[in-house]
Amino acid sequence: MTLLQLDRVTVAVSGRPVLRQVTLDVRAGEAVGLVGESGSGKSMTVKSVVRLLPTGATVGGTVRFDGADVHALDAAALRRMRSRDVAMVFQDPRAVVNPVRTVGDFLTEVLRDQGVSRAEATRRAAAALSEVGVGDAARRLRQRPYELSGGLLQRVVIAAALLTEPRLILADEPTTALDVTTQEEVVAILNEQRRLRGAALMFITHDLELAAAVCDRIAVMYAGEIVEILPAARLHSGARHPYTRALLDARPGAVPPGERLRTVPGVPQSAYTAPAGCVFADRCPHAEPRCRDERPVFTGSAACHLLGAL
Ligand SMILES: Nc1ncnc2c1ncn2[C@@H]1O[C@H](COP(=O)(O)OP(=O)(O)OP(=O)(O)O)[C@@H](O)[C@H]1O
Repeated sequence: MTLLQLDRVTVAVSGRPVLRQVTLDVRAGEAVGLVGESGSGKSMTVKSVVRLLPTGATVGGTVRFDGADVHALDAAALRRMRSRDVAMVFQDPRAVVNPVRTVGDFLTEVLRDQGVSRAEATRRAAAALSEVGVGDAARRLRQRPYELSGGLLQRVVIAAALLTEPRLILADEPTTALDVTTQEEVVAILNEQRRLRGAALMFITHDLELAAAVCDRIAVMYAGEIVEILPAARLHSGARHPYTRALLDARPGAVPPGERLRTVPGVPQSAYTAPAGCVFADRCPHAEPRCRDERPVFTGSAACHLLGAL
């Protein structure tokens, strides 16, 4: 069953395009990774799902969640969707958790808003902390954010995200602010717990290997467009778009030890500066004249004029 459906979603901020015709489906319980260089539109895509776009943004196309047109929801329905059906986990937990209130207040707030009693909300909050691997829950609930490490606090945010039993979790680089070993643990817990609950996941990351480990499918974004969508298991063998291949070549793991790391040649474009034809044409080693002039249609799994020829 399709849970989320983005159909030719276009976003412009102050008249400048930032997303161009983004089409993507997420099935119930499915994990979809969004990868691509900085500024490619990953966060904007996720924000368009919950209408958290910057002031002055204009939106085209449709976003449907469980069949309902998100951009046509009234304020009450939008609030319900954001507080129950969709949960968000962002990069920096300290930007999300109120620094002067206790962890317990933070965790029980949404449940209390839904009419759950204080005792029951506290019991569920403690259980959620245990599920994400936070021991001594009773003490943690009384603590304030500054008393917890970044990794522990991000687990608290994940516990909060799971508490309302959402059907979709939007995770925007949830571990970038953490050290490497903590990153792996936190992503593993997020993924394990959301799978247990059957929640779908949109997972933004710069780390292709991590995306492949966590997700069922991967959508590759460049300059405000999705240029390729492929099953995570086929990320290496099945990548067909020159940009996906360039990203794979630029992974630290793709370079033998001692050799210089590779980058994707050229300068990243934004949707605003990209050529009229293929957004990647200026950096593509295979580009032909028509690539600069004619926009490739997304066919099968990728948008590229040269797929058959490469
Ligand atoms: N508040 C904003 N107002 C105007 N433009 C914005 C705003 N936020 C982002 N943009 C622009 O939208 C485009 C897409 O940004 P977005 O944050 O979605 O990229 P991203 O792929 O998530 O990047 P990163 O990996 O750095 O988070 C960029 O060109 C960016 O400059």
